[in-house]
Amino acid sequence: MEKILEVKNLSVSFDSPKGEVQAVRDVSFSLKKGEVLAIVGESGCGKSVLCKSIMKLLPKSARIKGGSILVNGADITGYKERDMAKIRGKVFSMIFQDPMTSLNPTIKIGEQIAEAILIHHRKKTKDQVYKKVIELMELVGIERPQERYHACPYHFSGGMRQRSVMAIALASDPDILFADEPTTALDVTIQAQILDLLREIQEKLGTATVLVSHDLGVVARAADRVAVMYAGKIVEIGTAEEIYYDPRHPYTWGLMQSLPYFSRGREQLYTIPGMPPSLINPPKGDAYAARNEYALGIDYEEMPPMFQISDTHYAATWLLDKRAPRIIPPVGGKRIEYRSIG
Ligand SMILES: Nc1ncnc2c1ncn2[C@@H]1O[C@H](COP(=O)(O)OP(=O)(O)OP(=O)(O)O)[C@@H](O)[C@H]1O
Repeated sequence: MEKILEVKNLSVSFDSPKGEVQAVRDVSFSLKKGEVLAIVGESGCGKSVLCKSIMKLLPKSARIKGGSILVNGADITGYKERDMAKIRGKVFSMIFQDPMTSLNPTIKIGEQIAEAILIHHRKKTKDQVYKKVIELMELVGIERPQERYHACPYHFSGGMRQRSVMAIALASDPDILFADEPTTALDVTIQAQILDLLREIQEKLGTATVLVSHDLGVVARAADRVAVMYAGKIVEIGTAEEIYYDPRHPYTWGLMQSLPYFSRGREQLYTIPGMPPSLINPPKGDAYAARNEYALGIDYEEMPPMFQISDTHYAATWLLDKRAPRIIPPVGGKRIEYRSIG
């Protein structure tokens, strides 16, 4: 499948009074046309900064320190705001956690969607715009669109607002949709509906989607592939099946164990002990070592490379080195036998 986005060795830092915050560290991944890639990890691991650096929506204190961003094969890494403004709407669109940040509560929803259409399709006639508004409202599952056109978001439920935001995000016919925690503010049933909708849209329109979440469980129903981020780095990436049935990084195991499903029958939900490290002077070696019950001596000394497990599955953990001891992972469908040092 054709690559629509390719991020190579991207590093992004912030200047702060306490020092350089290394928010994104040497991240590489690609996104294919029409696929849903989930980026998962605890709060502060760099998911939002990664997405914002691709769309060039970072504050002034941020700098791209290295690496490149290619969109449809064109290198946009050095693009200034003027160049970005030309492509941003056409290529990228986004949905955020709180729909009310993107909606005006007191303007008719139909008018807000129409406005978004007109920004990108200036030559459309009034009738064409109205027709597209209704199509978009139908696409995102807003029933009785002709009637709802005249309703204001403050009358809407949370799920309905998020559907409206999606209609606005899709108004520009973007190639890539970024959805940053789009369901966090919603209750569980509505969460599921919105994720199913994301999947449906991707299937109908072929829009490639980057779905950001702190919850590995939430993205399971929508993602084709999953990238797990920790302390500014992608530590594991693979197809959804590989990540859920054959996870290899101890951090992914920790995230899996934290899911309610794995704590069934126990009194308390599992939580990964400790906290992610500061991204000002992150630890040398594997940043997860201090929280990792399977850490090896080398984890404190040297950063693990990305080990390849299959054509699509990679993980950065010394446990995949051929000299690592044999352990049995706490989660995953497959029993993995690591060879011992011998
Ligand atoms: N404007 C900023 N100035 C300095 N540091 C920042 C700024 N924005 C983000 N950071 C830092 O960059 C790191 C990554 O933050 P980011 O928001 O990308 O994390 P995240 O994984 O998206 O978390 P969350 O789920 O809480 O949004 C954090 O350590 C954060 O404190």
